[in-house]
Amino acid sequence: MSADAMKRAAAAAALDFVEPGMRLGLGTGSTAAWFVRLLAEKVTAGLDVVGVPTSEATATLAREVGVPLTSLDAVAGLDLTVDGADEFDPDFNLIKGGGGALLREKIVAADSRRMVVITDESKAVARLGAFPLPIEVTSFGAVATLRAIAEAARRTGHAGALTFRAAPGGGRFTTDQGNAIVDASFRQISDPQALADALVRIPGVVEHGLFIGYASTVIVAGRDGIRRLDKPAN
Ligand SMILES: O=C(CO)[C@H](O)[C@H](O)COP(=O)(O)O
Repeated sequence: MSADAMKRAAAAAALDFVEPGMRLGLGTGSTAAWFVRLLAEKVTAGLDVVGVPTSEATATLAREVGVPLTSLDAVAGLDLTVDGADEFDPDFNLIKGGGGALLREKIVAADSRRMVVITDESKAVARLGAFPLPIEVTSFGAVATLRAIAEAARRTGHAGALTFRAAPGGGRFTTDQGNAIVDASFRQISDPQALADALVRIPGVVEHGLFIGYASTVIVAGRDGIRRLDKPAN
């Protein structure tokens, strides 16, 4: 199975969680895009659902393929969010934000009763950090914020190169909210919770890509088929 076929297979498996009348969070990225396309086929066949997109890119795709959209403010919470991830660990912690949509993704996931993550086997890690951690920062004072991130990382036992993400056309990448992204190459995140707690205390940090306690199910597509991992109830 090609990498793209695995993404499609994971997205197709997530359709099993969708029920008529649901309000859905629609993730961002190439795997989540497959979910939006496959969901559109169900909508065309009569499924009644409404989606809240986590990025302008996902909103554009959903409109193109015919998935009805609403906003988070127009509904009283979401039933289910289906989104991709850059990494997941055995405790269902995630790194997200490779596509730069981490802020809206986290807001939407936080307002959902359930988050199903669609991935392939390349995203499974014993410990988070091989994928650079995206940290969304305000443009104002971005360099000072980067220094504060380095200090917070040091205090919590993490170190590595911190770089502003570049836009494809040059200059700094900006998110849908007009913020910058710092990509933090920590390689090994030994204490995700301590790092997350330290990052949110920095004034210029808008949000970080550590998703701790959000995912309840991870669907993993591999060359041998689909595996579904369910987080044990507390
Ligand atoms: O967090 C994300 C976007 O901000 C994506 O879910 C993550 O980057 C995975 O993307 P893909 O499915 O293309 O590998």
